[in-house]
Amino acid sequence: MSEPTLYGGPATRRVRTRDLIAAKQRGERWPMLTSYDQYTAGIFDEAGIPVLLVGDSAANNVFGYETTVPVTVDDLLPLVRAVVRATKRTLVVADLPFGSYEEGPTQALRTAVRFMKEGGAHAVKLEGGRRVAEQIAAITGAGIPVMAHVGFTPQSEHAIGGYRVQGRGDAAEDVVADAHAVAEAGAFAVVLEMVTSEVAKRITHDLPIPTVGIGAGPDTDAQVLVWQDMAGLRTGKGPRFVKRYADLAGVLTDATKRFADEVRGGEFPGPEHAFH
Ligand SMILES: Nc1nc(=O)c2c([nH]1)NC[C@@H]1CN(c3ccc(C(=O)N[C@@H](CCC(=O)O)C(=O)O)cc3)CN21
Ligand SMILES: CC(C)C(=O)C(=O)O
Ligand SMILES: [Mg+2]
Repeated sequence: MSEPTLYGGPATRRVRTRDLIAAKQRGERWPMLTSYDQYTAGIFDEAGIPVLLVGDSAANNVFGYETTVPVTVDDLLPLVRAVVRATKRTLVVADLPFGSYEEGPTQALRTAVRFMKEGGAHAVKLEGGRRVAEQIAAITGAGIPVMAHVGFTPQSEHAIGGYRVQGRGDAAEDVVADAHAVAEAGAFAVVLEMVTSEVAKRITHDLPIPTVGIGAGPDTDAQVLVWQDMAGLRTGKGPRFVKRYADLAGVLTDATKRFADEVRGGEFPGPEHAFH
């Protein structure tokens, strides 16, 4: 039997981190999305998304905060549980929120263990390169797969000074060094956020582990988007790296207006919606 692809095949078992490494070796690209709830997780699982991220971007896209800074482990754990329960074959990655791993390897491992034990996650993700190599080593050393995240790291937005492309000019070597450091520390994949296409291509070529791009050009092994950006549920001007594949905000607005009109006009509920 030929090697199964990551998506399009029958839902026989969950995707594992080794499947993602194997996909890179055969040059197979894969899509990743965020998910924070049961219904979207089920749809993405059925549609063949091999990896879902319960992102700390829930801060912006579920809880309505301006940045990812305020969201907590206790906020995210129930979302992770919902996404795991709703999926059959997707590998579910839990994002470690700001403040839950920076103190050092002990704190990082304690938080990762909570997401595995209480959340049922299959892997965790954290932001940073060389500065969190010890944390990555401690977590992977305990048998928990880690996805790393370098380039623009939203949790450090205040230090970085806004949403800025990373790795231009001399800064390229910093991003490259971070990517190498997380791979050496044991990460099974690395998100490259808002780095130049040239730097992303070089890192993807250099590293044995898959790279997951967001605003990192066409040459990474995988691509991730926040699902509300991908499906057009979020309105307003988004980051330039977003492509909208639907107008969910428009669909939901129309449905809501029709419901409201029918209630006001006495058309809903009809006889078929009532009990006698
Ligand atoms: N809905 C959503 N999508 C995301 O991609 C996302 C979140 N939320 N929350 C957490 C972080 C924050 N991210 C962001 C947010 C904004 C820009 C942005 O506004 N970028 C502009 C300006 C760039 C500039 O000023 O140089 C762009 O044009 O890309 C980028 C990444 C990525 N993540
Ligand atoms: C966009 C991805 C990579 C992320 O970290 C998040 O959604 O929290
Ligand atoms: Mg995140």
